[in-house]
Amino acid sequence: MEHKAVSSGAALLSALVFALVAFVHFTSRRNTASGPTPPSLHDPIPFVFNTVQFVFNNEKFMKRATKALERSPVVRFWMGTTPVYLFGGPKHYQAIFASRDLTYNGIMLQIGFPKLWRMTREEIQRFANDKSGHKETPLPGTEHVPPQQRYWATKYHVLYDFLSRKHHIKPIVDEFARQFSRDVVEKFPLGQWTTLSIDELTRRDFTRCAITTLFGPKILELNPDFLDAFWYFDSYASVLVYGFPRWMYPQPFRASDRFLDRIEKYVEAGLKDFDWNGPDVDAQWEPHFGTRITRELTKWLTDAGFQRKSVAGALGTLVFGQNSNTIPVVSWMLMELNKDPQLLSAVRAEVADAFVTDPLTGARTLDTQKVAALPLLQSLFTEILRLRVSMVIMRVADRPMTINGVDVPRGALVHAYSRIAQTDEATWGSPEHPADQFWPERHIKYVEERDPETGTLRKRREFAMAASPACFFPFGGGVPMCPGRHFAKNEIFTMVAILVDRFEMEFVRWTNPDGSPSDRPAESDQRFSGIGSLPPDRDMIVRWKRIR
Ligand code: HEM
Repeated sequence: MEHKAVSSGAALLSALVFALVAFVHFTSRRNTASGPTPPSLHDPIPFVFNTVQFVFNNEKFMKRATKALERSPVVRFWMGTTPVYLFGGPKHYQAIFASRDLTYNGIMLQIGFPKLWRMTREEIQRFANDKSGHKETPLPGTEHVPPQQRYWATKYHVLYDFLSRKHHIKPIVDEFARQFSRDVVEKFPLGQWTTLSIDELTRRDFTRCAITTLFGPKILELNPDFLDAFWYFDSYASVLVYGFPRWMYPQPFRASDRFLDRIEKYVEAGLKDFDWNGPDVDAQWEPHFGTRITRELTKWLTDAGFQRKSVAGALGTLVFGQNSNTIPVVSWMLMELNKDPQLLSAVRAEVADAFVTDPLTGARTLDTQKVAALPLLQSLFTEILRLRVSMVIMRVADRPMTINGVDVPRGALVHAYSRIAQTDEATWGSPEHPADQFWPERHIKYVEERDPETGTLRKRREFAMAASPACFFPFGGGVPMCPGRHFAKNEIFTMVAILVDRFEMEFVRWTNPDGSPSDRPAESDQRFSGIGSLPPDRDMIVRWKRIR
């Protein structure tokens, strides 16, 4: 496993610079708020300590934030020179996701575009100048903006239509199921036991299959070390996103350069070889770009004159969104199944109904829509997302505003933390199953019904989230909610269903990152706290036998 490298010298230097900048900024800033100011999160070195801890030791920061939110539903702290209002509780989460004055666009302008999409100032300014909104119809007063300058609307259309709409997603998921089945058949000889670690399988084979499905095979053919470059980048993602400028701390940017250089190569080849007037122009999948989302994103940004690096940055963010989050979730699901043979056989029995056997050829295929509705699998998935996803949801206040009586000045950041909401004891806990423990049936309700054939009473499982959905936001919420969430669920369910259906599995042992035996099971790797799914910090060795 890669490690997040943190240079203490860079952190210290950054801290001093921040202190100076924050002091100057703070003393010249007027707070426009008129109501009572929420309590501050203790900051032993004003403007510096919280910022540095948030970036470099987010787990500890989260623990302090959790304690502070137990005393007050909102607390304030500084991220460098910007005030942050951190909210807790369902009422506040709902207000944040529903607010029109709290924007995700501001986060893209400050962080997403410069750090991930790697846009130039001029390119970011184009988005900043566009006030016409994200909808198809421009906001009142902006009807004059030419369609090609409606950057937010185009971004929204490309990402959300091609990643979220059922008719675009279904063929991608079916393609993924086809490739995944083929890959496991090729890798594992029928009837033979093979010993392999979950980490090796998920971060190599499954990631390769996921990337080939979304981006087509060329990206890996042109770059044999693409997976290494991606996981190396992933290990630096949080410090890149929340961290410091390149001159202060260059390693995350170098990791990003290495990753994006490879995507640029793929973009160049695709633009050269794909026939933009040919029969594949509307295809849901073709071998140059893979899916439509990748092709449309490339075409939009290229036609609009964005530099190649920004095109690569947009695609790289998609690779990151796809794998950095789904791969740890699959790993956790496989680990839980291998830890608990009873759970494994219950899931196996449930999944069997989602396979269809062709009476003529005997071919067994997965009904990807049916599998997505299975109650136990949904409960298992929800429980993993609840416990293993740690997202900092961030919005910018576009104007001075009030959230449930709390004044928030213009330009302030508003934060909500998925992990705090999703592990709250009062919300999720039950006497036998505290909120911080994994319980695969937490989101199951048993319904009694009469068997139509035998007339006997039987219990049927139904999926029912254990608490208010307002306290569950692994995919964020409101307009910018993750566009890949349906794809993620389908992709993960497909992998798990095919594996439990085709394989016998046996737990062998836990291992440390260096391969030596571990004396404890995996826990969440908190180095990824605040940035997405938390991967397991230990690996599991499993014996696999393909039975069909
Ligand atoms: C378990 C899996 C996943 C989790 C937990 C997750 C979570 C999130 C979250 C929390 C956000 C920000 C939403 C907000 O601020 O309200 C986000 C954005 C995003 N996600 Fe996901 N995601 C997952 C899978 C995926 C997949 C599979 C893809 C693509 C195939 C994807 C693509 C994206 C993109 C492109 C954005 C940024 C959207 C924008 O710029 O407007 N995600 N995701």
